[in-house]
Amino acid sequence: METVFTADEVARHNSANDLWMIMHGGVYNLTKFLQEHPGGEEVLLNLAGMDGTTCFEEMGHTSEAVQLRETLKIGIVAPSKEGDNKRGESIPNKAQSTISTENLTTTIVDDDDNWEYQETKPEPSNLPSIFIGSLVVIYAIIFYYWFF
Ligand code: HEM
Repeated sequence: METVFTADEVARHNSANDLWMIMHGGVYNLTKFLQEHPGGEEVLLNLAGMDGTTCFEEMGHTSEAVQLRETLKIGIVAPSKEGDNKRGESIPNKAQSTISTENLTTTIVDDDDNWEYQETKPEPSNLPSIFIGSLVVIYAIIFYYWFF
């Protein structure tokens, strides 16, 4: 039987010395993991005590990361009182989820911009210079045989 925490209780563990996070309805204690996170402490601190499901998924974590996450699970979050959450999945507070999405969008959009810029950059064609070079060589051969 898993321990059930309310979202309010999770929200109280929101510092670097005591950091809990909700993901996919599970409650995870990331206090010890914080400094080991390959994605840095900042992203986890930004979502301390909140629901990090969107960020976790959109960052495209590997299955190893998911397995590691499960070793840090301490329980599940109680369904929200609104009654629109029957499967026990946590629904992030709107303001909090906006914060996480904003952080995420900034990172992703920057990467995408770079990627698109490189992708749409036209490749300079070598054909004209190869053609002109060949003509020069042909004329040079003709001149050589003509005059010598
Ligand atoms: C228990 C929770 C978490 C675990 C165990 C975890 C684990 C990892 C691991 C192992 C990596 C290296 C890449 C990989 O193997 O996927 C990683 C990268 C990363 N994680 Fe997490 N992570 C967690 C939560 C989060 C959350 C909630 C966020 C967003 C707020 C996040 C953002 C990132 C970012 C930005 C990277 C770097 C991605 C890159 O460099 O391409 N992680 N994480």
